[in-house]
Amino acid sequence: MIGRLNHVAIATADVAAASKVYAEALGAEVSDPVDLPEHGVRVVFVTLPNTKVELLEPLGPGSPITAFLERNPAGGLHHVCYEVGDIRAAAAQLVASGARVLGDGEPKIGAHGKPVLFIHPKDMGGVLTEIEEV
Ligand SMILES: CC[C@H](C(=O)O)C(=O)SCCNC(=O)CCNC(=O)[C@H](O)C(C)(C)COP(=O)(O)OP(=O)(O)OC[C@H]1O[C@@H](n2cnc3c(N)ncnc32)[C@H](O)[C@@H]1OP(=O)(O)O
Ligand SMILES: [Co+2]
Repeated sequence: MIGRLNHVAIATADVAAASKVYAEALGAEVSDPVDLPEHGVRVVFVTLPNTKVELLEPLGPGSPITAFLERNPAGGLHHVCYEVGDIRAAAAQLVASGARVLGDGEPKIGAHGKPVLFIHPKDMGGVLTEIEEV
């Protein structure tokens, strides 16, 4: 069921500042910031040879990452995203194993234009986990 690691997400108070390290110190390919109001984040994508880093900054009052940054003012690892072939089947299998799917359980279109869902960190060894249908 589980496929490639699609991305590792890092929450930060300032994606523009955070992305400079990847672009300048590490010579990575870095996108311009992209606002995703439907997800309450501003995102910068760092493209690596085998996966992506997703830099996330809160966007708007109800951002789902605001509380995380209050707990972690310097920023930090926020979530991982795995690719799956059938997101509804994957979610059903996770729920059957006792994991909680966040939100209303309906896949939403994520930053890469594909359906995504999030699984509660407490049910994934303390790691907020996103699945993306590819
Ligand atoms: C979809 C667009 C883009 C993409 O890739 O396509 C994105 O990835 S957008 C990413 C931003 N969106 C989300 O993260 C949506 C899912 N997240 C949520 O619904 C919340 O962040 C939630 C419910 C995971 C956490 O909410 P909150 O921070 O308000 O804290 P809670 O008090 O509800 O947390 C309960 C419990 O979980 C711990 N926690 C919270 N966030 C994380 C985390 N990122 N990793 C690990 N653990 C986390 C928190 O500390 C609490 O633990 P406790 O021991 O009870 O204190
Ligand atoms: Co993500």
